[in-house]
Amino acid sequence: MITIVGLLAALLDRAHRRQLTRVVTMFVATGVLQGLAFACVVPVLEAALRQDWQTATTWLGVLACLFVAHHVALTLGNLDGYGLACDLLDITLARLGEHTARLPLGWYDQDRTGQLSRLASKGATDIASVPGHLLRPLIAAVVSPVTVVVAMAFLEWRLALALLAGVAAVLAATRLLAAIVGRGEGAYDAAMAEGSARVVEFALNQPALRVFGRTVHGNELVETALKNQKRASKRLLVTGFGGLGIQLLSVQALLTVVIALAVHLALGGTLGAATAIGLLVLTVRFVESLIDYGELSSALRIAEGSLRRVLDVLRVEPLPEPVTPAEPAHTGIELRDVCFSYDGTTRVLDEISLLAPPRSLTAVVGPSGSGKSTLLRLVARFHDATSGSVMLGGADVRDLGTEALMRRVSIVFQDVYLFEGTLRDNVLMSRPDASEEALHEAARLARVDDIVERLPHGWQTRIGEAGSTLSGGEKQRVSIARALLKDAPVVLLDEATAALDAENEAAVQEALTALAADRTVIVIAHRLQTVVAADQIVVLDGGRIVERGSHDELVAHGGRYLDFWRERTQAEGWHLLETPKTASGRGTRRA
Ligand SMILES: Nc1ncnc2c1ncn2[C@@H]1O[C@H](COP(=O)(O)OP(=O)(O)OP(=O)(O)O)[C@@H](O)[C@H]1O
Repeated sequence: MITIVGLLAALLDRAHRRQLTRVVTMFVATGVLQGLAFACVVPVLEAALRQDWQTATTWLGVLACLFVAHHVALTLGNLDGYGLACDLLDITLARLGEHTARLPLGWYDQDRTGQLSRLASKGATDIASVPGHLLRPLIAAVVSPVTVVVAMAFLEWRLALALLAGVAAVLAATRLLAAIVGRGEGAYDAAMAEGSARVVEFALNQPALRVFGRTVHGNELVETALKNQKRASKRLLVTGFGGLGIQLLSVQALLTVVIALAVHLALGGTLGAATAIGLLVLTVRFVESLIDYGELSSALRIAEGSLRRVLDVLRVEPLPEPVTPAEPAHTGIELRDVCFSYDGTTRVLDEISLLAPPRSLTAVVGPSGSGKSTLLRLVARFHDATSGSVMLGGADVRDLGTEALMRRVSIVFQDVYLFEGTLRDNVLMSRPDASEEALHEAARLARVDDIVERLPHGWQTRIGEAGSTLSGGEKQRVSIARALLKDAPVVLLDEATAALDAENEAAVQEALTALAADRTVIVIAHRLQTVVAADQIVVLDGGRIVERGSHDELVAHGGRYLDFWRERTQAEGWHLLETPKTASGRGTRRA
């Protein structure tokens, strides 16, 4: 419990930390007052049985004062606790939002995005439940019995000692069980995450799976994941109930021992009947607190897990931003001796030096895994280079600052993200204040106007989740329209590898040509039209530049590029009549 208060404090600002301290103080006071009130039962009973009404009334007065004080502390603690819970929900979301907005884009892989969405929904609620619902009963469950034991030590030290020994045994059992159940919870979480991932994957890949006759019954991955999920959930139920049962049993055993001891002392004459009854009331209260603690500890573990995960995200270092951002002198890109590693050991890019002059087209080709996407990501500062420098207009991208860099760079990647909304909103996303003329011009150049005509409600058509009502080529055209509308001088482009129908292919090519005009373009090229139109081609292999030059030079050289060229020529059914120099790509298809 001390751990969770410490973790909460790490999430809060100074004012809310003070509020947390107040809440904890009030709840501790509540627990002490409650324990003292229970302890008062003993002298009240003793006096009543002696028929000493004056002493009994005095103790009843003390009891009444304790109840009032307890009620006041409880009300103040609850009010502050609920207030803190509401703020905590906002604070968690705001801190996650502010921090993740400053994290390198490379941090956002699929797992992290999923984790973030879970933290922002269920995780934030779990955390808010700590001051809202958990702290009060948990603190009471610890502080009240401690007070009872201390009070009992003054009244009957042997019973106090028995309770103390018993509580140590029960707490040890609770810790052990928490560790076992915690492992089960971890396995259950992992199985649930795996199960959801496999089902989503299964749903998204339906077309391919059906073509190969894979229904849900023939899909081992989904079946195994669901079976594992069921098994983990059963195991958790069994260990959870088993654990709770053992805990209740140990608490009942403690109660029995204390009752037996109290009866033994009473029969032996060392303990008066009234004191014995009073002490048994205290023991029952004590035991109830232990049971409460056991029942709440699972919710506490869940909240603690969420809190730790939020703090882990907040500990990820954002990319450093310059105090005074530099101004790029032009729109050329240069990489100087750039090395990069994702894991700190394996070099994915190795001593890359590359110059892409302003308004030039640089095509990057190379086998899968050679580092093409990583190179583009470094230019867009998804990550910082491990060594060497990436420059835009003569200024290191680290000195430009992320915002200034993003203003100057448009990115068109293969996995186009279209959000739930109208087609118009999706294109305007890159420049929400764009004029109607600018929007229509971008749409015309990217051939999005054809899509607008085809769709039932034109611009206002809602394109489904992840753009599911658009084809692959259409999605890329929307992405190109966004880039055109943004009108940034640098374009980073990952051409779609997926085969497009002839009409879409021509439309995408036209759109790309419009986008490349007058801009500095670095493109991961998959199409022959693009490579022949490039001012320079860079061939990557194993993170190194193994060849560079124009199309003619590289074909004449007869190395890796020639292999790439032959392979693509066969795939696209091309033969080369001329080697033109513009981005329009004038290789000719064989009739
Ligand atoms: N986020 C990441 N974390 C760790 N390793 C990564 C990450 N992204 C890529 N890699 C690794 O870096 C290497 C280069 O990957 P990259 O995606 O840049 O290659 P690529 O040439 O673009 O490949 P492809 O053509 O298949 O997209 C690969 O070995 C890949 O496994």
